[in-house]
Amino acid sequence: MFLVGLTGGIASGKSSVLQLFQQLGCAVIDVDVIARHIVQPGYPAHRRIVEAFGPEVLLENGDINRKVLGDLIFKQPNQRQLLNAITHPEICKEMMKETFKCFLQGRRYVILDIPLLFETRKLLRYLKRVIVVYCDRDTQLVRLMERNGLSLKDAEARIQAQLPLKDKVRMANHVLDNSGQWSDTRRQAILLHAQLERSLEYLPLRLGVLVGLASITSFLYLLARCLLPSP
Ligand SMILES: Nc1ncnc2c1ncn2[C@@H]1O[C@H](COP(=O)(O)OP(=O)(O)OP(=O)(O)O)[C@@H](O)[C@H]1O
Repeated sequence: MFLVGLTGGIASGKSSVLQLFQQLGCAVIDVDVIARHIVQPGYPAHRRIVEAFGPEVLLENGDINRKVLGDLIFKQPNQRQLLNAITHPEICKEMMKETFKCFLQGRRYVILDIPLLFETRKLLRYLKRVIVVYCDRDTQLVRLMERNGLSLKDAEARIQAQLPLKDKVRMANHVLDNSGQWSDTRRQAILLHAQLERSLEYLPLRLGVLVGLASITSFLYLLARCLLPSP
């Protein structure tokens, strides 16, 4: 199995493309879903967020108010570091669990949706390929304003806070251009899925695990023969 990172810019279409890969039968791990999961009431990250940021980041039902927390860390970068220090280790643990499950299912490749992959660079070394979901800046602005109900100024500020999408495109192995009609993006994704399925890059890990298991079994067999009395 090999890991493929999926990234892009804010509102460039990552979640939509991830859903599409899922519909095509591909194994996907959505970091956003994991990030929401680990901050639910009762989880260690939830308790630590309330300790660090105060009860004002809570909704009435005890859930984290993502909007309030999002605005807070957007305005104060040092608070963002604190939040990352709380959530990243928990997210990594969950991602490892999910990846291992995919390996046991015999998947050839898994797509991990990592919005800030190039900004944080932490997971880059584990990825064999990186897909960037691109869309031109004007389209990105319009989609962001419509989806989040933002003014032009606020939408521009959010785009500005990330690495330019053009730089991410340069670092990608594969680019899906989502500037146009959805049907066009879908066609590109189907071709890419077929290409990744055909790739033999899943073999080294699978063979490595099989050789490892065979070695352990042979060792246990020899050990048993030495220790058990012969008939
Ligand atoms: N090809 C397309 N044509 C029209 N609308 C689109 C297209 N692709 C995505 N959208 C819309 O653009 C918006 C942003 O898409 P999406 O939520 O998938 O982006 P994202 O990259 O996951 O965003 P974020 O990183 O902010 O979560 C959504 O409202 C989505 O429905």
